[in-house]
Formats: sequence, C-alpha cells, structure tokens
Amino acid sequence: MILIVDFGAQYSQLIARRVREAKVYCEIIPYTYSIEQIKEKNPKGIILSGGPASVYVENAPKVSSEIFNLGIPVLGICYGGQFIAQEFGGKVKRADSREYGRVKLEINLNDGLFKDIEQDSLCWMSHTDYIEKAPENFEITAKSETCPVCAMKNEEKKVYALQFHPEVEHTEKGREVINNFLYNVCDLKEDWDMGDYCQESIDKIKAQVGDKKALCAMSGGVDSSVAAVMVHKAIGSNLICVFVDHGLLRKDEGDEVERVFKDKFNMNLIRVNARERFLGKLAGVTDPETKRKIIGNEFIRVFEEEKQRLKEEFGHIDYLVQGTIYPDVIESGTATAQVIKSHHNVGGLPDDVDFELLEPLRQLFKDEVRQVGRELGIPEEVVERQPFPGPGLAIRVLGEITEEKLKIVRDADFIFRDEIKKAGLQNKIWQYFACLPNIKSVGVMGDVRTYSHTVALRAVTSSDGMTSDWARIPYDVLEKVSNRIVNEVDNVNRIVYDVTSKPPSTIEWE
Ligand SMILES: Nc1ncnc2c1ncn2[C@@H]1O[C@H](COP(=O)(O)OP(=O)(O)OP(=O)(O)O)[C@@H](O)[C@H]1O
Ligand SMILES: O=c1[nH]c(=O)c2[nH+]cn([C@@H]3O[C@H](COP(=O)(O)O)[C@@H](O)[C@H]3O)c2[nH]1
Ligand SMILES: NC(=O)CC[C@H](N)C(=O)O
Ligand SMILES: [Mg+2]
Repeated sequence: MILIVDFGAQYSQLIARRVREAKVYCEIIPYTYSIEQIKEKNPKGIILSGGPASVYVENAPKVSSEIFNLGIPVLGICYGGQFIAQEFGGKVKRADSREYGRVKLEINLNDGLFKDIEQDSLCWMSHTDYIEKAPENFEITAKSETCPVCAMKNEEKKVYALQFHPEVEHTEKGREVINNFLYNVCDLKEDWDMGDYCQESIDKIKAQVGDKKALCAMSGGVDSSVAAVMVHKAIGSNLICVFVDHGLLRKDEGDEVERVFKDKFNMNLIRVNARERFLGKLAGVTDPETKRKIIGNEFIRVFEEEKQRLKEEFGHIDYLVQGTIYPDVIESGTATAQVIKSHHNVGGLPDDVDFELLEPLRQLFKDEVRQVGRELGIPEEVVERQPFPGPGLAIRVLGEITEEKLKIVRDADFIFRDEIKKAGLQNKIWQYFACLPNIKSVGVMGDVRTYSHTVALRAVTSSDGMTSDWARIPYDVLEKVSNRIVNEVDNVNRIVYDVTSKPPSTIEWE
C-alpha cells in the first residue's frame, strides 16, 4: 500500500483517487504521525502532499526525516517536494513570480517518473515558493520558464520531488507520472478494485442503520440522487427524501426535480416550500461565509421540523443522509487544510444537529460518484446533470440578495443554459451559469442612458471540480447569449465572460 502524508493540501484526496484509479490501495495520514506509526503501516511507498505553509518558516509542518531511511520510495509534491529539497540541503524561497494554473513543463530526462513521457507537456501549478537550488546528489529532471526545478530526483535513495501537481486533471501527463511512481519506482501491481465499492458500501450502511429510519436531503442533483439510491438499496422504505425549495433555485427547477424524481425513482419525495424563511434570514447579508452558514443552518432546521412532522406517520428518524462529496469536505477546511469556502452541508452545518449523519460518498469525487451512479442503474439524465451548489443562487448574487437580483440571475442563467444546449455543448462543459457581480455600469440603449447591472457568465471544464479551466465557448455562442440577455432581461446592460482557471479562482464566485 501507499501512504499519503497530508500537509494540508487541497489535493491530498485527489492523490488518493489517482492511486485508487491505478488499482493500488492507499491511505492518507496527517503529517503529525510519528515514524513508528508510519512504519506500522508498512507502506511500499510514501507520497508527501502539497500544503499552504512555507517550508522555511518556523513551525512549518514536518514529517520525520527517518522516512528517507526506510528503503522505500518517497515522492514529494509541491510543499512535499520543497520539504524534500530543504531536508537534503537545497534552498527553497519565495519566488518573485508566482505560478498558478497552466505552465509548460520542459522535461530533460525521460526516465523514472517521466518514463515514456514526451519532452514537453502542460502541467498545473499552484505555488508561491520554489526550489531555488536543488540539493547535492539530486538531478534536475524538469523545469519551466520561470521555475528552475520543476522536478528532481535522487535515484539511489529513490526520492523524487515535483513542483507541479501530477494529481490534478489539468496536468496532461499527471496520471502517467503517478503510475510510473507506483508501477516502476515502487514496483506495485494492480490489485485493488473499485468494482466492489457499491456493494461494500451498501452492506456497510445496512449494518450501521439496521432497522432505523433515515431522511435524505435530496436536491435532485447527482450526489444526493446517488446517495439516496444507495441508501434505498440498503434500507428500502425506511428512507424518506426531502427536497427543500429555498427560493434560490434556478428557473423552474423545483417542478423539474419533482417530475424527474417521480418519473425515475421508486421512492417517496416530500417537497418543502421554505422560500420565505431562507430569504428572510438572508436579507441584508453580504458576506459569503455568513450566507453559507445561514443556509447550512436553515437547511438543518427544515429537516428537523420535517422529522418532527413525520413522527406519527413515518416513525422516529435517526439519520440524515447527505450527498456530501470530498470537495465539500476539503474546501470547508479540515484539521490541516484551510477553509476555502464553507460548503453548506459540511462547514455550514450548525453545532447542534438532531440527526446522525450518513454520507456514503464523503471520500469520493464527482466523476467517481457518477461512476457509482451508473453502477446503481441511475439514468444518464440524472448522472450527467451539471452540478448546482446547495446554497444555489445565494452565492451567485454577490453581496446582498434581493428578489430583483435573483430574477435577473435566474433569467440570464436560463438563457445561457438554453443557448449552450442549442449549441450542443452541454456535455462538453462541466458547469455553466450566470452570476451577478453586483456591479452597475453605464450603457446606452435606444438613445437612452442606462445605469444597470453587469451579468457575468462562467463556464468551466473539469472532471472533479477540484481544478478547472475556463471553457473555450465559440464567440458566436457567447455573442448570442450576450445579445439575448441584454434584450430579454430587464436591468442588464453589460455581459462579461470569466476567463480564470481554478486555481487561482474558484468555480463559484462566492
Ligand atoms: N434543495 C435541497 N434540498 C435538500 N437537500 C439539499 C438541497 N440542496 C442540497 N442539498 C443537500 O446538500 C448536499 C450537497 O449539495 P450538492 O449541490 O453538493 O449536491 P447535489 O445537489 O446532490 O449534487 P450536485 O453537485 O450535482 O448538485 C446534497 O447532496 C443534498 O444532500
Ligand atoms: O453543495 C454544495 N454546497 C456548497 O456550499 C458549494 N459551494 C460550491 N459548490 C460546488 O462545488 C464545486 C467546487 O466549487 P468552487 O470551485 O466554487 O469551490 C462546484 O461544482 C460548485 O458549484 C457547492 N456545492
Ligand atoms: N501547493 C503547495 O503545496 C504550495 C506550497 C507552498 N505553500 C507554496 O506556495 O509554494
Ligand atoms: Mg446540488
């Protein structure tokens, strides 16, 4: 097995999934594990993750340097690579020019991690520090235009360091680099399978829940649909689904969710109208984190009220099923990772939740969830839906939320989705939506001066939501969307298109 030492990276679990994909078993441990605890695990290789800290500051996260004397290969990624550089006497410092996103990698040695990989390829970076000088006995195996050490190795000690992130989707040869580490350097074989994952999970849920009852927080999205079907297979009619219409859904979404659910699933769905209470609690609130916490709290209060209401006819409910997936967990912050944004279903939860949580997809990424969904026989129409965040339009109307702004973003978003569909692009783009940046600007329409809202269009490609790139939508499609929005939606006189990747941005604007 492979041990992944977590230094608080956004991407640690992504390293784990790449290893899973390569059919090798792995575990993630915090960097605070002692060398004895590490040895007990008997790993065949160690991967050191990235992390937000700088290796040269006081109290920087460290793992015992004994790991380099165990006779097993070690691969350090970003912070992990910088840690290796420093441990072996190299020099790490803050760079004048930071690298975020796409960078051309120039490989000068096609062996070890770069075996069978061509000379140049694109990689994804996310760093401020860099290895200025590689330690003695280390060979530099790749560089970029601004970064002198993108990869280095000490073949004899089997220690490898990378500045770029091979685990993220946007690094072109990332999978090959990781597979080279697993199969060539660590000499591991494929001996672990995701195929049994569904059945194992269903059995686990059955054993845990027994004949108790569960309420599933159902949004109609991919994750909650897959979670619901999985739990339904385990506990049958002891599961009841609750869909909350919080007034922050897209145009016609509530009816659409109800229709698809009734059509495709053999389960009960309760639709709760909670518009007024959500919008009431959000009135006047502008801070994104505060919005998220209010929404997380309100969701739970609605589920608790449903639990009370259902007591007579359905019986006592112990569990709350949520379609939480790994990005929700990591971005909400963990013991080692920073809070990027509090997802309503994790970081936004109140302290007192009158349920035990059941989250069978908590370790998985979106594309893995889709795979599980297909295994469970969920129709493509549901499995392929574009993600829509639980807080909905509340985090797409920046700043204060008003009915007027919600209407603008709802109508603009509808037009954008309509045109993407007409252009046949809906399966090529991971997420596409409109948001309202809360900017007004001057325009002229029919000789009349206007001072109206700007709508921002966001469309990204991704497979797991952890990293993304902006989608290269054809200009004529953008033109059509832009024309239609200013013509059909009142109070809008300007359209902009967001051309940033993640990192440094995130997909949603709040
Ligand atoms: N309107 C809603 N009503 C009930 N539960 C919700 C609602 N929105 C979100 N949730 C709960 O919060 C979880 C996280 O939301 P999220 O949007 O990440 O997942 P999803 O809606 O299931 O899938 P997708 O990412 O495809 O939209 C959901 O899986 C669901 O359990
Ligand atoms: O259920 C959710 N609750 C949330 O609070 C939340 N915030 C972001 N998202 C979705 O997560 C993915 C990554 O989002 P970001 O790049 O904006 O962080 C994207 O797919 C986002 O749409 C959320 N989903
Ligand atoms: N992604 C990372 O591991 C970043 C490492 C370090 N904090 C840097 O900025 O260079
Ligand atoms: Mg959703």
